[in-house]
Amino acid sequence: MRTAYSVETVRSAERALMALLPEGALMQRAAAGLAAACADLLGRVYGRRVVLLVGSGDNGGDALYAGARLARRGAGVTAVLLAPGRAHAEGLAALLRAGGRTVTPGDAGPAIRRADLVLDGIVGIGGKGGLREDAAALVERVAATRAAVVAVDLPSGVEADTGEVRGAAVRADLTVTFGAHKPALLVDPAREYAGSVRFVGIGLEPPADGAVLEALQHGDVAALLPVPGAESDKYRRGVVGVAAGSARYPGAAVLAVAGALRGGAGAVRYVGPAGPAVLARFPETLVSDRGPREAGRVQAWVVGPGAGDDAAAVTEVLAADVPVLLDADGLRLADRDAVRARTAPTLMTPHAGEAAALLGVAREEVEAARLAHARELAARYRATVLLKGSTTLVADPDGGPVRVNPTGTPWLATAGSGDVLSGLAGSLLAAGLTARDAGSVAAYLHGLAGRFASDGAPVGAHDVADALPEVWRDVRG
Ligand SMILES: NC(=O)C1=CN([C@@H]2O[C@H](COP(=O)(O)OP(=O)(O)OC[C@H]3O[C@@H](n4cnc5c(N)ncnc54)[C@H](OP(=O)(O)O)[C@@H]3O)[C@@H](O)[C@H]2O)[C@@H](O)CC1
Ligand SMILES: Nc1ncnc2c1ncn2[C@@H]1O[C@H](COP(=O)(O)OP(=O)(O)O)[C@@H](O)[C@H]1O
Ligand SMILES: [K+]
Repeated sequence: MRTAYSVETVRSAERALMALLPEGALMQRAAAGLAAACADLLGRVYGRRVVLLVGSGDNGGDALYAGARLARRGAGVTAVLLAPGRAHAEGLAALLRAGGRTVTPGDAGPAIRRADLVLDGIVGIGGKGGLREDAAALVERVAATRAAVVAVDLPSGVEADTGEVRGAAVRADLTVTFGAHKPALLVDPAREYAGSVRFVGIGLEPPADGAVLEALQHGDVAALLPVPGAESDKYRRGVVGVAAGSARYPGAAVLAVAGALRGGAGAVRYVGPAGPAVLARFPETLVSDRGPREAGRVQAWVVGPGAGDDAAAVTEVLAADVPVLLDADGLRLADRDAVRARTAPTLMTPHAGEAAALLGVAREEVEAARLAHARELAARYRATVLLKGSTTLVADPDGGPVRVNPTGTPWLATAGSGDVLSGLAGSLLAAGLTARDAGSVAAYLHGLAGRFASDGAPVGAHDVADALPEVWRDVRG
């Protein structure tokens, strides 16, 4: 499991460690890792032109010490000092001893234009609010160069704890982060600004239960997958009910069933008007022409994909004492008090537009602050919320670490792929996973299926479903 920590938690772990080490030791560890990452990126250090953007805090100190290391290996290093009188004094002295030079932001243009590598040490976890004007102007200049950009700890201008980006921010090719991941490195929009992320361990030990974010990895998912044992039969593996599709959108039913058949439940029961279309594609489906209440027992329901205005189906499903996944039209049709009153788990799977409608805010606001809105929606509905998008999040209503999915690909942004996800997650619910595990395991498998199916080319949602068995085999190793 990869975990990310708040600035507050990182700071207190830093204080605890610093008390045990000689002054400056942590910064040296950070700078050594940073310089090594820069050297790897450059390939050859000797003769390269490196520009350091240096703010007045320790983030600038890291950049200065790393710059000194690169200068000692023959790079031409220029430090742009945003606050010349307040730059990290020992770091600056080290750079100058190594042969580096300094310029003011006003004189930095030529050096930035010619640079092979720019190191962003403007601010790290100490950044407050949007970047100040002088820093923002420098960031704009860097955006116009072809130099590789390495962010120190975090891209300057992103909000470390939330992943929000409210103004100018550095767009890095690589972010070298120290001691602990911060939420901004895992949640969009900030994650995109970070580029690839390299972790440098400096001995920090944040408390195991103090994470604000978790990202599952292969081993975690493998351990959660419902694999049948010798004693299993189809009912013990779980039956998932799918109430989806309409005369207008029969395909949504087919795709939700396609996902459900690959999620580990022993059987899929379909209710709704698209029975013939579902059976034509998946003859193994148990199709009922009654409503959910009379369709027979299931261990979890999926309701909503392509369902149009079938409010009765949503009401009946919400009254069932089994886990329920609400998607698409089901989200719109669900009565909030009915969801809040449920005792069995509820998993809601909105995209940003649907979450915005439920919260009464603009879609852009949800996209700009994904973490806050996923948590807010979970609290308002007392339900687990899976907020879809480039970095899918799964938030539980009682707080705790939010799961962030690391496997997504923009190729998944194709009509119907959300229907596959809902069937898949519903099937995992029926197999007995908690809402948070079912949502995050489904997002993980679905993201990988998008990658496997696409391999760099456009895919349809059915291709994503078809790739799921291969993804299971890959994850189970
Ligand atoms: N955690 C660890 O274990 C380790 C942490 N390490 C490193 O320390 C970093 C944290 O250093 P930090 O605490 O000195 O804060 P930092 O990020 O440099 O920012 C503060 C400076 O930025 C300025 N400033 C603030 N807001 C601004 C804005 N909007 N726009 C412009 N400027 C703004 C603010 O200015 P002031 O308000 O004082 O005028 C102040 O000077 C951390 O990210 C990592 O790189 C490693 O060395 C070793 C181990
Ligand atoms: N930019 C993106 N990067 C990664 N995944 C994405 C991106 N955009 C959408 N997705 C994923 O694609 C799926 C789309 O689902 P949804 O919006 O419900 O579409 P539909 O209703 O057509 O099925 C979701 O799993 C979502 O997380
Ligand atoms: K930075």
